[in-house]
Amino acid sequence: MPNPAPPTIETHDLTYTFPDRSNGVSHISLSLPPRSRTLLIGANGAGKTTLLRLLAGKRLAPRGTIALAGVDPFTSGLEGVTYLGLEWVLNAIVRTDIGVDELLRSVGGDAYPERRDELVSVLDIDTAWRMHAVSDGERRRVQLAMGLIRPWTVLLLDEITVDLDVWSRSQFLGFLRRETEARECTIVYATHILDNLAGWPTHLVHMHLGTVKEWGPAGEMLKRLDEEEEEGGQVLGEKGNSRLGELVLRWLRDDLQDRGPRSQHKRGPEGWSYLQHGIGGYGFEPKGPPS
Ligand SMILES: Nc1ncnc2c1ncn2[C@@H]1O[C@H](COP(=O)(O)OP(=O)(O)OP(=O)(O)O)[C@@H](O)[C@H]1O
Repeated sequence: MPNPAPPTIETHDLTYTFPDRSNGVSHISLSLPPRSRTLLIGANGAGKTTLLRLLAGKRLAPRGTIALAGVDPFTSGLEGVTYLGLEWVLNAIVRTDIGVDELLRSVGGDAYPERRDELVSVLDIDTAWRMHAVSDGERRRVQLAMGLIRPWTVLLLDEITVDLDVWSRSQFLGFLRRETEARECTIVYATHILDNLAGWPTHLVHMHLGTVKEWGPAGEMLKRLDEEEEEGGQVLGEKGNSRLGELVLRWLRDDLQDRGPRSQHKRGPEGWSYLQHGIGGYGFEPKGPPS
């Protein structure tokens, strides 16, 4: 039997503290295999963007805590890593009077004509558009095509599909799935929008207060939800939620109960601390961060 391929994304006890000494992420150890599609799940402020930016090399992680395709990206470079997040979305060029063809060419479209044409088709882009005269969702589609033309080994997506209509987003997710099936590449995607994601993720990572509370193959986590519900746990959402939607609702409800109201705590270099007054009045039992 050949050895299994090494994980594409590995973190070892990754901890990051912001320059103002507040806690970014704490003790994160993950191992995501090649061709996996991971969803980062967590409430606002859970640390998803911080983790993605660390993986993307936008923030400097302690040496030896991150390995992408087996190498430390900070000593060996970040070739093949594409990060699409807020600063990329806000790039001013896509609001100027420039044509789509020209933009796609500027990011290597001519070097990858097949990928360019597939993305134009999947994202339903009119290459005659002028970028100052398109809608937000149309602009976002062009940006996605620009970001994805060059083949990547690791794709880090910080929710950038909010402006897409439901059909375009489902086509886009299908494209990403086909990528991981056709070649050795790996995706980590932070999102709050679970539409059309049932069956998409191979792995789930549940973040809370800068830590990873649980992670693993999506199938196993959803199976556990089924078992818990069979044992009498209630269904939280409206009927018709996907199992993934139910699982995420449950996680976020528990996280809120763990954390307590925002106004009652603050996060410092040692993690979260709770102020002394008033928490009980909200009916929460603050437990502090998970160990
Ligand atoms: N530059 C910074 N300096 C200090 N604290 C920061 C900084 N950037 C983010 N934070 C804090 O770190 C925590 C995690 O933020 P992060 O953006 O990673 O959360 P998130 O899970 O991506 O949230 P959302 O779902 O709202 O995008 C938040 O409490 C935030 O206030």
